[in-house]
Amino acid sequence: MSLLRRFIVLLCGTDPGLRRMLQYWVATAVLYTACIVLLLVQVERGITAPAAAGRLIAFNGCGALAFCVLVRAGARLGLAPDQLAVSQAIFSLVCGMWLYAISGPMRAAVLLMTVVILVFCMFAARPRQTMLLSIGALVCAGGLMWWLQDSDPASFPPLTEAITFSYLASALLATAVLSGEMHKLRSRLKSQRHELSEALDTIRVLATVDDLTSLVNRRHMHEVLAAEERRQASDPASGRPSCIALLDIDFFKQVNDQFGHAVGDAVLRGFSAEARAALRVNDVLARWGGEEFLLLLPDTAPEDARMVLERMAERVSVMTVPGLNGRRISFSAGLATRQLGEPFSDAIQRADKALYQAKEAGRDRIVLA
Ligand SMILES: Nc1nc2c(ncn2[C@@H]2O[C@H](COP(=O)(O)OP(=O)(O)OP(=O)(O)O)[C@@H](O)[C@H]2O)c(=O)[nH]1
Repeated sequence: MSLLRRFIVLLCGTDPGLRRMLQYWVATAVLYTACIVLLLVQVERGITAPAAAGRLIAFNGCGALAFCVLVRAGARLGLAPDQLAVSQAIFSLVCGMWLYAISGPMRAAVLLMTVVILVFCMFAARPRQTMLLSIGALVCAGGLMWWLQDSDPASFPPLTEAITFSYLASALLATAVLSGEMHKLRSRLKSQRHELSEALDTIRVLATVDDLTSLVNRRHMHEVLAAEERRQASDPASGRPSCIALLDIDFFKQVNDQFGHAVGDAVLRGFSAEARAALRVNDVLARWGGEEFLLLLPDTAPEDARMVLERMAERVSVMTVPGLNGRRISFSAGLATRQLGEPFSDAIQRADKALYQAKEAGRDRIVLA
């Protein structure tokens, strides 16, 4: 990891939620900085008293730093993101009101910031919280304007304050309603994303797993074999020959004809479960078609592969399938070794021939190609 990346991880962590909160904090800090610059212009032009501006800048700076620490350590302190967003919004609203009181003739423009603060809440707080914040901001602004026009009517004419308040009320209520709509839109998007990812999981399973037996299907087995070829080609020195076996259940047509298709399906399921239970971790068994199965045994010598198949045959021969009236199930197998660098399709062809020989020789046996 590069030094810069390590520094960013130290600063912002790795959790995407935390990073998003910190991005909001940076956006807020940029807004605070813009307001401070404008306030300094007001001081320079004699609109705002330097002492009053200094106190607000100090309060704002300390608060912004404190929130940066709180956002970074929020998870450890057990603070929920929406709690942090609401606290930050309250702090910003207090700063906004304060700025209003000391901005003289520029004060109406300052109220734009109140709307911006509530727009921020759309992304981090719940609609109910945004609505309560809007109402709280209105009550505080109303109280402040009342107090200002009452204590200094020359600087804060009552009519001007009343009309300014009305504009603010309309803007804040509209913002709160929009916030609710935005929240609904976001919730809908979130649930659609969830549904999409579930659908994608289902498609992935359907594309790789056989419906009846839950084994790897033929399509996916081709991918497994190609991946195995690539793996061995990339490291030929450490590679050992693999084995491929084609398995076919004996007299399966009779099972269907005598006991019905449903029992035949149950035999296929039972066979698959028993066969899989006899495999090792890296072996892959696929349903190759009908009652035929393909087994890949990576890095395996033929004698070890034969042992796996014999273990499988033992398990299958003693399995019980409801409706089969105790009939014993067996399979024939053709086993082939895949030499390093050889395409699997060639080994499968040899295994197929060996399977044919096994059937010809009386079934219920393993023939090595
Ligand atoms: N129940 C059921 N039967 C299937 C399925 N797929 C294929 N079959 C049946 O499997 C039978 C395969 O029969 P055959 O190819 O003649 O083979 P067999 O009777 O096993 O004879 P041998 O292979 O020579 O021992 C056919 O009757 C197919 O209809 C399936 O998904 N479910």
